Amino acid sequence: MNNFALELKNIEKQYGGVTALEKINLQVKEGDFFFLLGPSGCGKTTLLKIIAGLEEPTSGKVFIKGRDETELRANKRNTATVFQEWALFPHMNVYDNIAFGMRMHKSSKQHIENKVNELLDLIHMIGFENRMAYQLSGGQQQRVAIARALAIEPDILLLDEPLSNLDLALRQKMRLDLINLHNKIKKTFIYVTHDQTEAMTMGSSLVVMNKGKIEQVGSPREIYKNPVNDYVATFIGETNEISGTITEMTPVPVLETRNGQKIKIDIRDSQLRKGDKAVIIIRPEHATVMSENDEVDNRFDLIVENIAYFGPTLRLYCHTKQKDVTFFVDVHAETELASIVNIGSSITIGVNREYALCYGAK
Ligand SMILES: Nc1ncnc2c1ncn2[C@@H]1O[C@H](COP(=O)(O)OP(=O)(O)OP(=O)(O)O)[C@@H](O)[C@H]1O
Repeated sequence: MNNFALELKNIEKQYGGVTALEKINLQVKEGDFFFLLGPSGCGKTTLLKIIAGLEEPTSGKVFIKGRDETELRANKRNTATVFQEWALFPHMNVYDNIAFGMRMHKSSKQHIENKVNELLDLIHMIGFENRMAYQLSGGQQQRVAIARALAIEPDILLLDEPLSNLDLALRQKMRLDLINLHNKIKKTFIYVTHDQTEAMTMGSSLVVMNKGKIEQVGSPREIYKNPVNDYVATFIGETNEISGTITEMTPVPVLETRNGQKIKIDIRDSQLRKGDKAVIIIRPEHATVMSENDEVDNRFDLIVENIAYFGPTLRLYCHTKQKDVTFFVDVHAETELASIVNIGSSITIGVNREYALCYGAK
């Protein structure tokens, strides 16, 4: 026996001619707040449904708490799912909505009462038990949907974009509420989203998916700092991208742009060889505006094309004279530079080699 709440082995899913999932291998630890992240159509919901037993995989195995449950239908699995459209029973009150699953499981009246009260407390909705579902706000409905799912004490709580119907302010509040809820009950949560911020700020682990495949699994920090490829790097967080050809491998690898600028790079793709086309990924926070005498591995002489005001920072959108490199960089709004920079200004940006992550071109 292992201590994985969930293990997926070689999951594949075909819909007619469409391959929705390919060779999915994944392990989720007990108590993890685990995110499936990727763009629309990458297969997240299909994977969640396979975990829930709402879809059958074409091949592969689903283990829940070490048991092979591939053949079990959803109602026989000890998982619960909260969908985007929370689907409360509109003409039932909050109490009956939360009690529904327990009544189906023929739990005792006393157990149901205790559990509903415990859950109402957990979602901060004591006093709302007689309110009809249709009389609740979006955020309240969402919390009741989560309480209803937790009432049957699932081994895993599955959440499919549960906050996407809420406005931004409420979504941000609910993110914190969900983190607190998870910290309190320490159950395994698996959460589907296409929103990087949600996955990065809430998850203890996440998997980045692309076209039915897993690109990378890790903690938000690992994935942000060490993306395995440029797809992950650009999907997670903001990046500047510079294309060119690798012209040196030793002693220090160098990429040359179309107009001959040589950039010292950190090669992140072991397949890369001299002469290959490649792309460098630089996060804006790793680029600094330089004075003449500052030491740095790479300097870019740029012209400011646009300036966006973000309160504490200004974002400068720049390009080289030949426009073979475009770049954006953030500067603190209260600096001298910020007070004098204008559209058309010349600036020099420095980037050290360790932050010029180089991958093969697509
Ligand atoms: N029942 C189905 N029949 C045929 N194709 C399907 C079916 N369900 C999903 N697909 C296809 O499988 C792929 C993955 O879909 P899925 O809904 O899992 O993606 P997703 O990442 O959850 O996207 P979104 O964020 O838009 O919900 C898509 O190409 C989709 O069109």
